[in-house]
Amino acid sequence: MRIPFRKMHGLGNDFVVIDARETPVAMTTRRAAALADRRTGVGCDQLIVLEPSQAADVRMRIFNNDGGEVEACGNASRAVGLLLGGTNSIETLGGLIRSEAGEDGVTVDMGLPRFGWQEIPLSYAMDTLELPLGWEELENPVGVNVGNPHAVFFVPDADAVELERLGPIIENDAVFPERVNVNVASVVGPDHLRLRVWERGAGLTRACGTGACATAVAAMRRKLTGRKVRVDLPGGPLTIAWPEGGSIEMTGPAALSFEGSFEDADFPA
Ligand SMILES: N[C@H](CCC[C@H](N)C(=O)O)C(=O)O
Repeated sequence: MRIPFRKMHGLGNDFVVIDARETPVAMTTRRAAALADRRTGVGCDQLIVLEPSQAADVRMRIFNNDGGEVEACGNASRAVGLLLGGTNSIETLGGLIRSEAGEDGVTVDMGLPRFGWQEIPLSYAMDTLELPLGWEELENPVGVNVGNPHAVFFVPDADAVELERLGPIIENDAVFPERVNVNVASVVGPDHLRLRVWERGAGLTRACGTGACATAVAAMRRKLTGRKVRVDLPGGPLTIAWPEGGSIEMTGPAALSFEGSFEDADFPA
């Protein structure tokens, strides 16, 4: 039996989206990793499975390239928002989010950021506004959870950091019991950031929506920017707004690349 999918992306962060709302599709770490594998599978940064939800218009399950199921994916939330059209509530492991498809892209209410050390989470109590940690030139990040865990490092030049070498070291450090997404950012202007991300379970990606949210919130907490910022990622810009005490709002593009299908038996669950 063939299972249809849509290949989509948000600023080059790409997804295989399976709509399992009508017909259930079994998904396991093994099957997700095989489908996400660019050498032998369809290939993507994250695999997205849409399922019926009791709490929202749709349930969005997110599997990283390594097959691990995670709580949030900002770029995929916009892709699903585009797919569904209009305004939708989306249930994720990281909480309930809301998408609104508009003329100039898709806006997603990503919910409230969390800053408690156990909410990041971290292995022991620390000041999450300036973690007393360092890996070579990457020091004292901000810890923030935007559904998923992020460490945000502010550096003079994000492009000069050897993120492909330092990223996996930090991602897998025991201080992050659920591993972590590693963000390296520079302040370009009063409301303008440059960001590169080593993603937990996916590595270097062209863009990371939750990374842009985490980095914008971290910059605002450190009073480096105003409450609405442009975040330039390698794949393009996102706009992030975070009103005092409110939820994070992310706006940016999403696109359908092509439609395809895979043979169920070729990817055992
Ligand atoms: N690697 C992330 C999930 C995908 C995040 C990224 N693709 C985004 O757009 O937010 C994690 O393990 O939490």
